[in-house]
Amino acid sequence: MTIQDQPVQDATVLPAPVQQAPAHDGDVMTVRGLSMSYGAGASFNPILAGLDLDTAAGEFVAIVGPSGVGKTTLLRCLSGLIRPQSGTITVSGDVIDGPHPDLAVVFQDYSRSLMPWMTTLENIAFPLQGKGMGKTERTAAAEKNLAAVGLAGQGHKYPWEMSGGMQQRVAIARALAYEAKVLLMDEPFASVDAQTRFDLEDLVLNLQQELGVTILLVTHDIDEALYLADKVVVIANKPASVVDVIETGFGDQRDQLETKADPRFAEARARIMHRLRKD
Ligand SMILES: Nc1ncnc2c1ncn2[C@@H]1O[C@H](COP(=O)(O)OP(=O)(O)OP(=O)(O)O)[C@@H](O)[C@H]1O
Repeated sequence: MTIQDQPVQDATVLPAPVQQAPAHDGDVMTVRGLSMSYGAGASFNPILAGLDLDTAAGEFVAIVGPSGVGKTTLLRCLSGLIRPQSGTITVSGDVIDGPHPDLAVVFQDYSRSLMPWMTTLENIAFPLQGKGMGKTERTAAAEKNLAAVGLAGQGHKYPWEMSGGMQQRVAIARALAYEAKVLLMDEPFASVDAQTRFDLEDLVLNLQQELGVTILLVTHDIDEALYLADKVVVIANKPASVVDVIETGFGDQRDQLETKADPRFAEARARIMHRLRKD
């Protein structure tokens, strides 16, 4: 389910967790004791309870968990689109209680997040109006980021004239152009074919390493999480919380074949699968 699909509902308050870890220096985003549920009374549905998460500046964090565990719900809370019942989310030291200029979101469904009546360049430039940038500056930023995702000179095309992979590149360029400190990505590669998915993964990995942007990616794909992230956070149970955190340690030079053939990759995958089976 994508973020924009979901209507916000009222919910009952869950108790705050007893213990909360202190935030660390250098964290750009911290989550403490996050609890979120949908519905009330007979339809009360607790999703997240007492969830803590730390994301350091420049870190690539992947959040994995079984289908329906609450990954998208977590991302909606982090992006300020819904307010949790309890707990605190901070970005750059600010408590999140709505959309924040340091956050940009890339959704799975590019066909719904790009505006079909605008050209690619206009789609990327549009949100920059909110930053008070003039037209020339907006267009220059859009062109620069279109080139960064490998689509230089394609700005005149409409989204519907492009393949799914190209459209998702445009959505990524739009998020980058916004120069948010933290990019929140909800299953961004789930709607494209396998080869395009690998290409987009490598593109995002390279951009992240070049630009030093902090990324929080939600995915149900364990291999994708291990390949891309510095840190994989496993969430499980109902209501869900963090059950494991794995520092991947594969370094900057990753390769779709070699990294995935590394024995440490198989070991980490087995650990996550075991965690998910157990919980
Ligand atoms: N707006 C909503 N109102 C009521 N229930 C909701 C809403 N959004 C999600 N849910 C429920 O919350 C639970 C968690 O959904 P969520 O989409 O966050 O899980 P997910 O881990 O992202 O799932 P998937 O991997 O299948 O996309 C599900 O049971 C879902 O039906």
